[in-house]
Amino acid sequence: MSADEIRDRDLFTAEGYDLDVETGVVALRYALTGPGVEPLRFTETVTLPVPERAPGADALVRTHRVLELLLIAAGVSYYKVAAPAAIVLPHRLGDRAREFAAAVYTKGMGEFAYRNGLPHVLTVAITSPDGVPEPVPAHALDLDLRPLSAVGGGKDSIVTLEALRAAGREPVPFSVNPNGVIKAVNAASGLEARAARRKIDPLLFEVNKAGALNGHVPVTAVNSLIAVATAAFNGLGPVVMSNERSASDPNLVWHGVEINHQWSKGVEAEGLLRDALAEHAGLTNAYFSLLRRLSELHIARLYAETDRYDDVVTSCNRAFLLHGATARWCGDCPKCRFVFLAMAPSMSRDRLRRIFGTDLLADEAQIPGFLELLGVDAHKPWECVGEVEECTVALDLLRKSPEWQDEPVVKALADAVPAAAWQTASHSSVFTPGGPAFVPDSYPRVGE
Ligand SMILES: CC(=O)N[C@H]1[C@@H](OP(=O)(O)OP(=O)(O)OC[C@H]2O[C@@H](n3ccc(=O)[nH]c3=O)[C@H](O)[C@@H]2O)O[C@H](CO)[C@@H](O)[C@@H]1O[C@H](C)C(=O)N[C@@H](C)C(=O)N[C@@H](CCC(=O)O)C(=O)O
Ligand SMILES: Nc1ncnc2c1ncn2[C@@H]1O[C@H](COP(=O)(O)OP(=O)(O)OP(=O)(O)O)[C@@H](O)[C@H]1O
Repeated sequence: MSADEIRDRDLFTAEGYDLDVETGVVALRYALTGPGVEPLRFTETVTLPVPERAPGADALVRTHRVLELLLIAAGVSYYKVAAPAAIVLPHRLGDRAREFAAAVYTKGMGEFAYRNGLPHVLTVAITSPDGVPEPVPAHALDLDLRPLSAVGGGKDSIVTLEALRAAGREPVPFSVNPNGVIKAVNAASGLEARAARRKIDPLLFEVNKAGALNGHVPVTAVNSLIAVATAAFNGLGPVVMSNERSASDPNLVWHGVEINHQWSKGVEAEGLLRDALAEHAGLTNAYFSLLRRLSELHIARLYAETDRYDDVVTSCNRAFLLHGATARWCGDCPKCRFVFLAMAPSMSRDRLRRIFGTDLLADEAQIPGFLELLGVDAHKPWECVGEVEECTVALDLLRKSPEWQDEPVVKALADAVPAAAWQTASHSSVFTPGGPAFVPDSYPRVGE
């Protein structure tokens, strides 16, 4: 099939899902169709960890409702193959769930739309059956149940895990498709972890090779709903994420819409998902980010308080590729540069070199990449990196630090930063928690 033939489909349908309660296997079914062309059908398989005792009827009803939301979110991977202007969903939805669905396919797919030049994605029409779903009785989650702490292998989820442990919350580390990095982080924590498996339909990789549309998807929305489904199915407490303040900042504005690589990590997505869970599954307080009010620089400082994870912590996205992943930090991408810069003011240079296996601020080839982070060149990279202000504050600390100030790369970067930026950095509140958050009162206020 040629690239044009693949794209010749004008409707995306989320057809439905099946849950096998015995095995925890969920099959999520989708189709891309169009007049006169063969449908393209996809099935994604998610395997939830199974509880020791079969879930009660109430837990099962809520699990199903969460899976209805997961069916919506996980559809983005297949929708993007042809990115048609219309989407059909199979379940009745209330206002909040509809709002969540619309946001996932428009704002969540904003980077995909921008980079592929497809503005219609920003206003894609989504329909669902008329009427509202049968109400599910509201269930304020028992916040004393053990929380599921989402672990991605990077510094942020480590800070959350340790903050929950210190608060006596006995977190259960949870990951979707844990790779070697995540398994090593879990082992270093000494906590018994749970995992879900997610298998993308192999047909997606085939159509990718044939030239299907491709691009970024709001993967945190997918992982989050798998985590909430796991918690509901297993009778666990809230899902605790580690999404930071700067995740809510857009990269740019296009057609009047904020385009944010990290949209599904942002506070808007968190609020929409919480509302959808409350309305559609009757679950309140089932999902929040513990680090929401903190900057990345602040989180890096909290990370530095323990060296327990130094041999395993890895934030580089290349270590999480489905095919051809690096073992740890690649040492040459925006995420590696950003985390190196963010950690540098909070720990010794030797320790930083041990964590990364290299010294990025001793390598002149890294200067253009650091300048991008510092806002001297181009817009914020399409990666999970912090704000320009955070990078400038980090550099300001380094140019005044005896350990770093004579380093030629640090000097070159400091010379390139405009004077006005230092002014902003001197008044910066990056180490002061701020902004909205949904952390329940009984949970710790990390860094505050
Ligand atoms: C690891 C990574 O960054 N992958 C992005 C990359 O994918 P690539 O083609 O280079 O390789 P694979 O990850 O192995 O994926 C192969 C193809 O599979 C499809 N796919 C994968 C995962 C998925 O959930 N849905 C999919 O459709 C896709 O067609 C892949 O080509 O580039 C892709 C295209 O731009 C990105 O979609 C891949 O991003 C992954 C979904 C991913 O897990 N990325 C996270 C590391 C990530 O970006 N996290 C964000 C969180 C932002 C958010 O809003 O959730 C962050 O760290 O900022
Ligand atoms: N495979 C996964 N399974 C479950 N949750 C995940 C997974 N990958 C990432 N997450 C969670 O999604 C959120 C965003 O991930 P992200 O990669 O930004 O965080 P991180 O790995 O903790 O830290 P860092 O920013 O240093 O990479 C975090 O709350 C993280 O715990």
